Amino acid sequence: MILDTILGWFSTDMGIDLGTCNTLVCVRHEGVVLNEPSVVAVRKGTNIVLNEGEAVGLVARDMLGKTPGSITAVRPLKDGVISDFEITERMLSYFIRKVHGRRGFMRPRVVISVPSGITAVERRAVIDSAERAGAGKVYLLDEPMAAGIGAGLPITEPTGSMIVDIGGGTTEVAIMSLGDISTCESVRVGGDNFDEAIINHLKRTYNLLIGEPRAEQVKIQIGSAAPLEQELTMEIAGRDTISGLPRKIVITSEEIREALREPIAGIIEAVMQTLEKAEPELAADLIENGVHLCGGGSLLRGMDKVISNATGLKVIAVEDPLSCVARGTSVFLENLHLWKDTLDQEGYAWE
Ligand SMILES: Nc1ncnc2c1ncn2[C@@H]1O[C@H](COP(=O)(O)OP(=O)(O)OP(=O)(O)O)[C@@H](O)[C@H]1O
Repeated sequence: MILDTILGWFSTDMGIDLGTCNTLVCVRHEGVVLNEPSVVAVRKGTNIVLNEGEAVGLVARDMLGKTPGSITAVRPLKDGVISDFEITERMLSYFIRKVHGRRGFMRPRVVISVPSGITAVERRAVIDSAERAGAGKVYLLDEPMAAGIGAGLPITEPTGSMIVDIGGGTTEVAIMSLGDISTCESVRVGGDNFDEAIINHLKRTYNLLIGEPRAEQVKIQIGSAAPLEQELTMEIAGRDTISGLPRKIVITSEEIREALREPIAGIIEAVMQTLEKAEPELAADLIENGVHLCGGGSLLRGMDKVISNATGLKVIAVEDPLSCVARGTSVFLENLHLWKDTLDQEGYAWE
C-alpha cells in the first residue's frame, strides 16, 4: 500500500477506455487528458504506421476516406473487439507515450476497460499489447463495471444497478450488485449502425451515396429515437449513384427516425433480455434505482424515452456519457487498494 503510493509519485498511472470509435485516457487526479479517435494511418498492405509511428488518432482520422492509394486509415477495433492486435498495440503505444511523456521515469500502471464479452485469449492479448506498449502493471476492467463506477452508481452495495452503455460498435447492458456483474448482455449494435442505416436509407430512397462522417453528422444534427416536439430538416450533399455527379437533397428527422428503427430495436431487445434474466431481487431494486444510460450512442435524442417506454422503468442519462467509462477506470485506479481482493494474478478484475 505504501509502496503503491510511492510508486504512484514516480509514474503516470493511467486509465484507458479503448473504444471502437474513441480512445480516452485518464490520469490519476487529473481526469481525461487524451480523447482521440481510435484510428491509425498505415502504409497500404503493411502494419507500418506513417509519420514514424505518429499518424494515430486525430491526425489519422482526418485521413479517413480521403487517403491516396498508398495509405490506409484503419480502425483496429471493430464491433467493440480488437480486430487487429498489431495495429492496436501501435496505437496504444502512441497514446501511452503521448500521455506519459516525461512525467515520470517508472513504467505506468494501466487500467484498461474491455468489453465484457471478449475471450480469455483476447484478454491476455490486450495485457501483452499494453505491456509491450510501455505499461508496467496492467489491470483489465469490464466495461460495464467501469461505466457503473464512472456514473457514480452504488455498484459495491447489495442493491441492483443497471447500466446500458451504447458505444460505437457495441451496446453492453449489465445489472450489477456487490461489486460484481450479475447479468449482462452484449450486442454488436451501436452508434455506428445508426450511421450505416442512414447511408442505406439515402442510397435506397434517393440514390444518394454519402460517406460515414456525413452520415454521423446527419445522426447528430437531426437523428432521433422518439418523436420530437419540433421535427427537423437538413440539407445533405453526396454523389448520385445514377448520374455519378454530386447532388444535394433535403431530408427530415421523421424519415431518419424510421431508418434508425431497426438498430434501435436491437438495443431495446438487449435491454429486455437482460431484465428477463435478472435475479428477481435485483430486478425489484431497479424499480427504485432505474436504468442508467451512457456511451456516445445514448446521445441520440429520445433514446431514454424509448427505453423507458419499453421497460416501464425510470431511465437516467448519465452526465457526460462519452467519458463515463474512462472516468470509471480513473476512479478504479485511485482506489486500487480497495479492489485488490477482486483482482486475480493476471490483474483481471472480477473474473
Ligand atoms: N450527439 C450525439 N448524438 C448521437 N450519437 C453520438 C453523438 N455523439 C457521439 N455519438 C456517437 O457515439 C458513438 C461513439 O460512442 P463511444 O465513444 O461511447 O463509443 P466507443 O466507446 O468508442 O465504442 P465501443 O464501446 O463500441 O467500443 C459513435 O457512433 C458516435 O457517432
